[in-house]
Amino acid sequence: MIKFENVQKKYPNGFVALQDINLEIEQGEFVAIIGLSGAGKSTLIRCINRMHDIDEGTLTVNGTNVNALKGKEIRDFRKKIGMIFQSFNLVTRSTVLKNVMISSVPDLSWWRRLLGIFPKDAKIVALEALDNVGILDKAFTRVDQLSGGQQQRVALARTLARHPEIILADEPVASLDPVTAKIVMDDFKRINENLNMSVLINIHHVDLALEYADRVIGICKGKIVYDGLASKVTQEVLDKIYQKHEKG
Ligand SMILES: Nc1ncnc2c1ncn2[C@@H]1O[C@H](COP(=O)(O)OP(=O)(O)OP(=O)(O)O)[C@@H](O)[C@H]1O
Repeated sequence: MIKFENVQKKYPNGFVALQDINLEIEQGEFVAIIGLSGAGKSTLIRCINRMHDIDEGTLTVNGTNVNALKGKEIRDFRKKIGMIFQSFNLVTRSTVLKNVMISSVPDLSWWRRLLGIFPKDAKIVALEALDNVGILDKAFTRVDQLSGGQQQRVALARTLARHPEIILADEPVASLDPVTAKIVMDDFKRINENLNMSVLINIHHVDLALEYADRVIGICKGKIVYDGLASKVTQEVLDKIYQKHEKG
């Protein structure tokens, strides 16, 4: 369970990006986080894997107090949380398989990494992950020969190969066309349902959020203004979430 209790996040310049956040997200939930640009969506998910520190309140993930972690504890903790970005973050001149394997054996020595010598079980795990996102046939293709949608699926496979409990995705389909975006969202949904991984997605496409997520969290100016079933999101709720910032 991911639990926020009265969490506040203030950036070093004094800007308060999150205020009084209270949330409980159970293992296996599929949650979409929506809100205007600058509302605090990225900040919220980046606090969960300690890319950002919080200033007030408590944030726990499966009982671990995230802000109390130090050094190696943070690195070990992050192994349980996959992070997907809009920009894929792949090594484009390497093959798909190598990109996925590098992630599944993060402690591999530098010379094995350089020579591309990976343990056999890492290869099996990587191939399984590629199969899970439907691009097993691309395993030996160089990443720069793939479309954006295929690259995002490689990024998802790379995350899956680490067997995380939680997947955080920051605008994962923002740069994809509508058809490809749905294919990638289907992958997230399948992984969520079949592997019981929690999925938290920041997303600008409200239609996709409502179609795929079970639960929607609406953020406006750093505060949660809606937290409930996707099926209960009305136009009134959307107006509240997407109210213009200057309205105060
Ligand atoms: N390092 C920083 N220092 C100061 N303010 C920041 C910093 N990073 C983000 N902010 C501010 O915090 C607020 C929330 O930013 P955040 O990136 O979480 O928004 P978002 O909802 O994810 O937006 P977008 O949809 O555009 O990605 C914004 O007003 C932003 O300008």
